[in-house]
Amino acid sequence: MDASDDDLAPEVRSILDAAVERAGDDTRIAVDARSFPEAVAAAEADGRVPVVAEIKPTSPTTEGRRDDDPVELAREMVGGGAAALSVLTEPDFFGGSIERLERIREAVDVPVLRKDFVVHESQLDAVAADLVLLIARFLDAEGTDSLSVLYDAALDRGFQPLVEVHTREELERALDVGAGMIGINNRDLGRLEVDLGTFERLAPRVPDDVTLVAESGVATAADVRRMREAGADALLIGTAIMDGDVQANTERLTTIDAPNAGRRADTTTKFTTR
Ligand SMILES: O=C(O)c1ccccc1NCC(=O)[C@H](O)[C@H](O)COP(=O)(O)O
Repeated sequence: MDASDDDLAPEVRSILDAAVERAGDDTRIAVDARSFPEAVAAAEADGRVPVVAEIKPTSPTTEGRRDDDPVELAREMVGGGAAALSVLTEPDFFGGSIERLERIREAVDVPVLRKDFVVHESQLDAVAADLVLLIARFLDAEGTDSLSVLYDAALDRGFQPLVEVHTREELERALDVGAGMIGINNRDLGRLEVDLGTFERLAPRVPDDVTLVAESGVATAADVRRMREAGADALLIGTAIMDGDVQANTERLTTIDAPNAGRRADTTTKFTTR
């Protein structure tokens, strides 16, 4: 990606332009993070599919907007068996906020991922979270910090960085910075098309000691089995959980008989600087 990347859907171009301009915080944050690998292992031991349930009020590909109390939604997701939560903090296109994440993290005891388009180091300081998403496609570009700088900056603050990739080249960059947690996004952020085959193609290239998350487009029992069969340690699910009864949806997706049949993450992975 660079400033002239015309391969992006117009919505994503706007999201990114807004992200580049968004102010961070002047005060460096220090996080005492809840371990995501341990939460994944605990779900497995309990016979649940490890699901990161996403509080996603709206998005460029969602019709309408859900304005229920986000803390109540978070509690319902945990009640339904979610191993962790993902909370959008992007305000303009996803209806998220920093304040929501703070309230949710206070209300639950599972790890919480900050889901946003973080492109500058100071933006990490906006709010504490257990995990922070770093989207490889949007980094190492004009107007953004490098993945390497942001990865180390996140670790230094105590975050567990989840590096999101969609292509082989992005995966190589994630591995080059030593990422201990990688999310393979089935949604192409250029065109906003979803293809579960993306995860299947890239997962075999991920070392076993990386905690591997399948992101986007997972809605049915068949999808859950397919991603687990391909080696997903955890699944990040937004739309299929937000559409209807959140607790029932989470329970349905966490109680499918779908053991990780591919690779196994070393759930003791520690996050160290390179
Ligand atoms: O979901 C969108 O419409 C979207 C549009 C533009 C950039 C990113 C977008 N989504 C980010 C995500 O990664 C998803 O929210 C997440 O993986 C959950 O996906 P899903 O289960 O398909 O809602």
